Amino acid sequence: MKIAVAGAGAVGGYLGAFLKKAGHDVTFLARGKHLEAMKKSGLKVIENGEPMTVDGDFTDDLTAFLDAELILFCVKSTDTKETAERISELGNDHAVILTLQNGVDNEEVLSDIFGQERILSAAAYISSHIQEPGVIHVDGVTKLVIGALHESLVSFRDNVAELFNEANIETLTRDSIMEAKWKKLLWNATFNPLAALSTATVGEILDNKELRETAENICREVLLIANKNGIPLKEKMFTITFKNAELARGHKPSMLQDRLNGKKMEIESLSGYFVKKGRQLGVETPAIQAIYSNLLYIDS
Ligand SMILES: NC(=O)C1=CN([C@@H]2O[C@H](COP(=O)(O)OP(=O)(O)OC[C@H]3O[C@@H](n4cnc5c(N)ncnc54)[C@H](OP(=O)(O)O)[C@@H]3O)[C@@H](O)[C@H]2O)C=CC1
Ligand SMILES: CC(C)(CO)C(=O)C(=O)O
Repeated sequence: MKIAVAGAGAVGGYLGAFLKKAGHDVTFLARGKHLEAMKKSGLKVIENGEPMTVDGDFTDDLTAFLDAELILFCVKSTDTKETAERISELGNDHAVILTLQNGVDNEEVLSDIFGQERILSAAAYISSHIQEPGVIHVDGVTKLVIGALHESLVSFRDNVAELFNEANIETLTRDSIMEAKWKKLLWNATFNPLAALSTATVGEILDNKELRETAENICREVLLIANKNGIPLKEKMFTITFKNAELARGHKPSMLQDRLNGKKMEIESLSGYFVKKGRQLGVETPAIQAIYSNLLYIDS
């Protein structure tokens, strides 16, 4: 399949490399030093200590996306609208867009720009980061859960899942993809903003009485909002979220990594979204609101 990766960073570069290795025609969109390094020496992925390097079309020119059949949409949510609008202006009306981003708001933006019937979405259980320009470091076990926003895309969804499985990326499909995305978001909304603000790792949050209490309060607020918003997340998701956190004690959530690297943080998708939803739905969000306002201040 002809695949283009919009944002060949930690997630897009990693997945694109495996698809390229499996024999697909992959174009990688990147910029700056990361792009320069890939153009010079290829894209290196080190997964659990195992290195591999792939060649490919590395570019900052979006016209390379003109004949893509599948676009892996992997920019940070702060870049979603601008990147999507630029892709849309190309006039490639047949490509399907698969968002692998955290949060549940990117789907709304992408649907507005491309139409729901062209959007697949995935909950991406991946722990990766750009170790240095041209090099992506991946830890642990990767899993994707993919779904279609529109039923006309279900058979394409299945093809895409097969394509990832054949490329050794474990991939499941779900009919209720937004429920799967909310389940992952529950974890991200609980730990990413709090870690970014406090600079604590997941384990440090769990071990600190006050931070843990704040994380629990955030998790409860997100659960309430999900249910009021028609996403039936059961009470046991609270326990599961903290159990999963125990398995990721050493992890610095991506939002903390962004702060430490001086990059834009996904504050709106992982925090502000709930403040706004809470207001719409009549759910109080004091814990989220406090973290959100602090992050906005830091960001400014
Ligand atoms: N990293 C992880 O472990 C996980 C991340 N996610 C989610 O996946 C999404 C992507 O995250 P991640 O891969 O970590 O982010 P990265 O910053 O590593 O990757 C995004 C890449 O896209 C590039 N980019 C953005 N816009 C453009 C453009 N217009 N032209 C060229 N290049 C562009 C960025 O360049 P630049 O750096 O210059 O902006 C960057 O290299 C986020 O929503 C994140 O929350 C989900 C699961 C796990
Ligand atoms: C926890 C993790 C790595 C899960 O994929 C993540 O989504 C993040 O750090 O933002």
